[in-house]
Amino acid sequence: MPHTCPQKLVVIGGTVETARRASVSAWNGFVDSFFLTAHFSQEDYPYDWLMHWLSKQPAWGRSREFEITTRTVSRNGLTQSTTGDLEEEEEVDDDDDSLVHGRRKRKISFMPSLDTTHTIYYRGHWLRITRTKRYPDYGHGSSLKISVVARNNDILKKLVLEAKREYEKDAEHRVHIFMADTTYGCWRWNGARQKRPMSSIVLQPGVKDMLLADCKDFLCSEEWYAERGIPFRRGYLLHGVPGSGKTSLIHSLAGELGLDIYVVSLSSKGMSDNTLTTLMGHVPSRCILLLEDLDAAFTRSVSRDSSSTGAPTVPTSSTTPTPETNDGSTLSLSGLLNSLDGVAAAEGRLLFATTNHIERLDPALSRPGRMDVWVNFTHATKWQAEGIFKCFFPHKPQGGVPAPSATASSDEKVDASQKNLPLPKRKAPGHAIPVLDEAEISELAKRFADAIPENELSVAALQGYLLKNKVRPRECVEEVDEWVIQERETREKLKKEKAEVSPRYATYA
Ligand SMILES: Nc1ncnc2c1ncn2[C@@H]1O[C@H](COP(=O)(O)OP(=O)(O)OP(=O)(O)O)[C@@H](O)[C@H]1O
Repeated sequence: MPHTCPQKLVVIGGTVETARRASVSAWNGFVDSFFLTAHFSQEDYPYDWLMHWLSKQPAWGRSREFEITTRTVSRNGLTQSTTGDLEEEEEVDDDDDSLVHGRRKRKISFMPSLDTTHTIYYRGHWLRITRTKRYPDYGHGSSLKISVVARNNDILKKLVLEAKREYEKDAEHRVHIFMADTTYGCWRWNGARQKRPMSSIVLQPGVKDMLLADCKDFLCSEEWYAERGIPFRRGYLLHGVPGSGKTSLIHSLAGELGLDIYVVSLSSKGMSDNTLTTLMGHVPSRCILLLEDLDAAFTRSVSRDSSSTGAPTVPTSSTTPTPETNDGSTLSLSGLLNSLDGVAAAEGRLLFATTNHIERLDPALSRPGRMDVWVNFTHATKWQAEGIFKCFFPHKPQGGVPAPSATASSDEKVDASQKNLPLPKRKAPGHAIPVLDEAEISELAKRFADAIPENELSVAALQGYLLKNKVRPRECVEEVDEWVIQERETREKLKKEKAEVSPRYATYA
C-alpha cells in the first residue's frame, strides 16, 4: 500500500517525540529532586550581580554555546552599546586611534545563551545555569535559574555575595541611571555614567557643600527620624534657569554619595496615578529619585519657555483627578502627592525635583516635608565664570605638575621637567592643550569673568564657548567680548522670532 509508509513514519515520529518529552520531563523531575534551585529576575539587582559574575568566568572559554553581545543588556555596565565587529577587538583602549575617527571600539561580553543549560564548576560544586525569557512576546524580561546539588543553600549564598562584591567593585566609579517605564510601570536600567567630580560643578560658594552635608546628614539619621515618627525622606527642589547645572549637580551628588538615580518624567506619555504609585513602590530605599521638570507635569505643554500659561490644568484642590489628556496621561496632583507620601513610597530616598518655573508649582507640592531644601540656580555670575574658566584650563603650579582639572583626564599629566619650557603641551585627543602657569591662568580667568555680564548668560552657554576654545586659553579671553555681543544678538533674534509666533511671549520675556 503506497499510503502506509508515511503513516508509519508519522506514528514512529510521534512515538519518538513523546518518548523524548517524557524522558526530558522525567530527567528534570529527577534533577529537581536533588538540586537546590534559585531564581533571579531581571528586575532585581541579584540578576545583574550574577550576570556580571558569569561574564567574568573563565569557564566560558570552554562552553560550547553562549551569547556574544555588544548591546547594552543590563545595568552592570559591562557591555557597551550598539553592534560591533567581533574580530575587531576585545577591549576599549584609551589610546586607540579609532577614537580620533569618532568611533570607539566595542567591548564584547559572553553571556549564557537563552534556554540553554550551562554547567560551571564553583567551589567544589557544579552549578547548572539557565537563562530564560520571561515575556518572550514582549521581547524583554529575562530570568536566571541556578541549580546546585548541595545539602543546604550555603553555596548559593556564597555565590550571590561574591557576585555582589565583584559587581560593586566594578560599579564603584559609575552612577547607574534607571528610567521609569510607563508602559509596564517598572524601572529600566538606562546606563551607567562615569561619576562627575563635584569640583567640575561651579556654583556660588557654599551651595555644593551645604547640599552634600545635608544629604549625608540625612542618610545617617534614620533612627533620629524613627524616634520622632517623621517619615524618613527628604526632598530637594532645584529651581531656576535652564543650563545652570541642576541636573549635573544631582548626578555629581549621586556619585559622591554612591547612590543610583531613578528618573521620572511626570509629563511622559501614559503616566497615570496608578503607574506612578507602582513605580514609587519599587524605588529602593537608598537612592536618588529625580522628578524632572516638575512644572511640566500638569501644564502638558511641550514647550518649557515662558510663553506657556504656566497655570496648572489640574484644579488646585488636591483631591480631584485630571481628566484624561490626549496622550493618555491621567496623572493628577493628588495622585502625585499620594505617591510621594503614601505607604508605598520608599523610606530613605532623596527626592530631587527640578523645575524652570517655580512659580507654576502648586504650594502643596513644594511645601516643607515634601521639598525641604530649595536651591535657586541663576545665570552665570562673574564668580562662576572665573571658576569654570579655571576648570577648563588647569594651571601649572609651582611644583610643575598641573592641577587636576575637571576636564582633564588622568593621562594629561605634565612632567615636572617641563616646568621651565615655554608653553608645554598636554596630550588630548587630536589636540595639544597649552598649560600656562598659575599666575597667568588666574589673570586670564579674571579677565574672562570681567567680560561676562553678571547673571545674563547661562553656565551652559559659557561652557559651550569654552569648549570651542579648549586649546586656546589666551585667544578665548581676547575674543570673549565679541562672543558676548554675538550671544546677545542671537538671543534678541530668537526672542523676536518667538514673539512673532506667539505674541504673548513678548509680554512674558
Ligand atoms: N554650574 C555649572 N557648573 C558646571 N557646569 C555647568 C553648570 N551649569 C551648567 N553646566 C553645564 O551645562 C550643561 C547643562 O547643564 P544641566 O543639564 O545640569 O543644566 P540644567 O540646569 O539641569 O538645565 P535644564 O533646566 O535645561 O535641565 C552641562 O553640560 C553642564 O556641564
